[in-house]
Amino acid sequence: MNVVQQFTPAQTRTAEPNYLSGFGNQFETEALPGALPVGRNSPQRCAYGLYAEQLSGSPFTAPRASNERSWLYRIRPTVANIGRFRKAEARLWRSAPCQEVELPPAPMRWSPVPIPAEGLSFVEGVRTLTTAGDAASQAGMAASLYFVTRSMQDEYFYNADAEMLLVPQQGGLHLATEFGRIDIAPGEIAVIPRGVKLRVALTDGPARGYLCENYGGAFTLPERGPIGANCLANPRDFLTPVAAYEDREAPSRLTVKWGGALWETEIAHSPLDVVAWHGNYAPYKYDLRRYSPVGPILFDHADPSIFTVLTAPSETPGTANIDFVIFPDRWMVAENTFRPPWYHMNIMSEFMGLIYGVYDAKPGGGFEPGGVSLHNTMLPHGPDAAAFEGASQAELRPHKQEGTMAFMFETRFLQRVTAWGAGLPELQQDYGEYGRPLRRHFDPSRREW
Ligand SMILES: O=C(O)Cc1cc(O)ccc1O
Ligand SMILES: [Fe+2]
Repeated sequence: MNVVQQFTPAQTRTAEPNYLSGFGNQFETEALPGALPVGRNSPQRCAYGLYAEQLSGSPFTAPRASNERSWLYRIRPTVANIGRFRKAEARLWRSAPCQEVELPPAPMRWSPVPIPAEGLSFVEGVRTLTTAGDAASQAGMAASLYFVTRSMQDEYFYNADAEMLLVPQQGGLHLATEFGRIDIAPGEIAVIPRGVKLRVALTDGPARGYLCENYGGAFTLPERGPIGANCLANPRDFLTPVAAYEDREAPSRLTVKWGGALWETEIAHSPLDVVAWHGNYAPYKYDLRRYSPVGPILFDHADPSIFTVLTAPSETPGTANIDFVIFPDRWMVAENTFRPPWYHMNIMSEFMGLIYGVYDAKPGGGFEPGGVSLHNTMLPHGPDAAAFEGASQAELRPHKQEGTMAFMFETRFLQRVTAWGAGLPELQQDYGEYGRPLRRHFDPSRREW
């Protein structure tokens, strides 16, 4: 149960009754007493007639720090759910590699795409904007918008291609997963590991949000280096659900995203039948307003990596497959400093969304809650003319950025825009020229201006 109010600082207890607190812990939880075997994983007969099943999110031999697996004690093993799969309609959900259109290099931006009126479950309502890397090679990502107008009923889904990071922007979601139940609302995120089955239901009307599919190694917390043991995203604020199971025999459908395509099969019961589980491979949620930002307290504008909530590393140290970065409420206090983001070209590509409020690099309008900007590999970007003129002349009193939450999916890979994204009426045709109004200020005879 989520008792945190929308858009207000989160001041309730960390541990809520239906969640376990901590990041990457070895958790154990059971919905029936004694359902978890003690001191072993695979007893000859599991309690209550349950089946034991291991879900491995990393190779068996991964080093301890990145080794992820859980043991699930369930009414039926997953293999009992697998009949013959038929190809399902992927609609507008795309996977890398996907080169449907060729676009000239330019910054791109989309106004918010309205929630369609038609009935869309989560699986039907994912619409991909960008793909990067290669899902089958387990490198790269896809960034999509999701639109949900109906709850899944006797319908279940798992994503074999990716770990899923859900960023709600409008409306809450109830995620009934094999590991337990998670409620999220705008301001919160959820991470569903690769292979975890779930059913997505609405909680308060139609929902819209952002979906980042991580084809690579799992999201983890960034190192904090000299910052020390506290601040940024604190591990205790990550919440994993306690075990909760459905014992439901009813004609149902299981859809699987596998190899870049959707496949479906009929099953006769709910696969959310896990009565107890233990391990460190499990879904979790996090309230972004719990993030404790650290930044420049005297001068200059630090790199946005100081706002990294989660990072999905690649094999190259410091070169993330994906960094999930936020721009939350914070004080701007730097003296003699151009405070907004600096002008920038980046080897990493930057997909940005806005959950609520105004983003300080773009006060001139056009980047609205629910919208998207894409500053792709080595493409120039930075504050618009309004931001530059304002920030270069502003009196530098301490100033609080308030009521704002922008975020970035930043990846080492170039992001390819889908045909859907390229054809949207919400694509702002003139955004590529937003830098043109930046005036010349250079005057060799005047050092100060
Ligand atoms: O708006 C952006 O492009 C994101 C961003 C923010 C920031 O503070 C510094 C660099 C950067 O790329
Ligand atoms: Fe940038």
